[in-house]
Amino acid sequence: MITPAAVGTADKVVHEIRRKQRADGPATVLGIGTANPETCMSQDEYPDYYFRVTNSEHLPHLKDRLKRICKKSGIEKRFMYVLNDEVLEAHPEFTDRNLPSLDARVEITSKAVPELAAAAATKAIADWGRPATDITHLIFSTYSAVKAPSGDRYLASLLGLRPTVSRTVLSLHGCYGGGRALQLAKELAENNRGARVLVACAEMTLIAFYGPEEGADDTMIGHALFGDGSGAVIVGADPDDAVERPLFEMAFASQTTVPDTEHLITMQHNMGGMDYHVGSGVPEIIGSNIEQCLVDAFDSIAVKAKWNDLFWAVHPGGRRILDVIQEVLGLGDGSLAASRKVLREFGNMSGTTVVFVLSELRRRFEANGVEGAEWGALMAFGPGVTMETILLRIASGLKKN
Ligand SMILES: CC(C)(COP(=O)(O)OP(=O)(O)OC[C@H]1O[C@@H](n2cnc3c(N)ncnc32)[C@H](O)[C@@H]1OP(=O)(O)O)[C@@H](O)C(=O)NCCC(=O)NCCSC(=O)/C=C/c1ccc(O)cc1
Repeated sequence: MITPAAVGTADKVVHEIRRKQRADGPATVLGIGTANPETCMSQDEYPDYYFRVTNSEHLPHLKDRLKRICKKSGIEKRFMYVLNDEVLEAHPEFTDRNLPSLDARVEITSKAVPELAAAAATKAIADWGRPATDITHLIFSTYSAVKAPSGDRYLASLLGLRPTVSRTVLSLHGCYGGGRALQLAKELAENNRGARVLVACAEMTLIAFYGPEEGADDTMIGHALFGDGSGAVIVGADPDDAVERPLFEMAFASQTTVPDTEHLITMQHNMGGMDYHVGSGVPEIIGSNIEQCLVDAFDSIAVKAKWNDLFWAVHPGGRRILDVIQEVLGLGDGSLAASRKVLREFGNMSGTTVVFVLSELRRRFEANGVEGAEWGALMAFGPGVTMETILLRIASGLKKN
């Protein structure tokens, strides 16, 4: 017969096993790296390039529209793999979404996307300062390379990760992919003592590059805003101060789905690549919901926050998204400077972009010091409409600067 005392002892043993498996402190950003394809184009030149290579000069009104959107985009340049002339010379079918081309696109991206991710991850690992074989978990997020075995396997082999690394792929989360991946990394790091999680996000617009069509407004907006890039972050708890440099603690993370908005941002593979839709009300929907996400998040950790005292890592989905957020939260002009700079220099690289913003914030804190800064908010938005919120706190490695 099992006595209550024996049950009590067993419970204590299980409790102790669970306690020992978990980290003591919060998940912390320990390294960041970013990378882009070699080819870059100024936003001013893009409409001429795009209409020339897609043989669309017979649609001048659409070209004018693209020019208008480019001018208002807040973007100065973007990096894109597809700008490499050889790609379109070898695959003229990529310029027409009505021609079958998904196989050829996936063939290219299933190699090129993990390779771009490896470039960013190599920098993040060097920044972290420990060997790649110390990585215990890999989270790879992309919408651009859907295939199995998927890019995480290739990425792990490019980086020389250990065969027992625990891999997860996030696919088609679009612009909130980076936020989602970081939240999962937080859960893994806090629930597995000693875990070191590599988050790698990489996006290539090649999967959705094609010529303009009458009435297809989304094509214009996508080709005006989206760029290619990769961002990687090492996340772990209880840092070893002798070799690791804690940058940002991740104090709290949540996800909110805005009801009745599933039609607003969509992505779907088809025989000619990937179709997408970006509804016109997206900035306003985000603007109407962002404050509640922040209030709920800060209430959860019982911190009274003033929006203008925070540092901000907001996904720059488009210039207007940043304008609306700044207005509804009553933020001062410089608050979203890191997001605006990333938008200006790289465009919207979907889920990857928020890692670039985090990297830019870190650069600013290292250059100017952290005085007056303690709490910050990382926010990312995408299909759903889904809003990711992560509350950040400046960690000791940035304070030492
Ligand atoms: C820079 C914009 C596009 C324009 O600036 P504006 O201050 O609003 O200027 P206007 O009001 O004068 O609009 C300029 C033109 O843009 C058009 N426009 C204004 N939003 C729209 C609109 N959603 N649709 C299609 N025309 C529009 C607008 O109709 C107008 O056309 P036109 O009258 O012919 O000059 C601005 O509206 C803006 O930042 N919008 C936010 C874009 C946005 O929602 N981004 C978040 C979602 S992105 C996402 O989920 C990514 C998915 C993805 C998918 C595929 C990939 O490869 C990669 C990623």
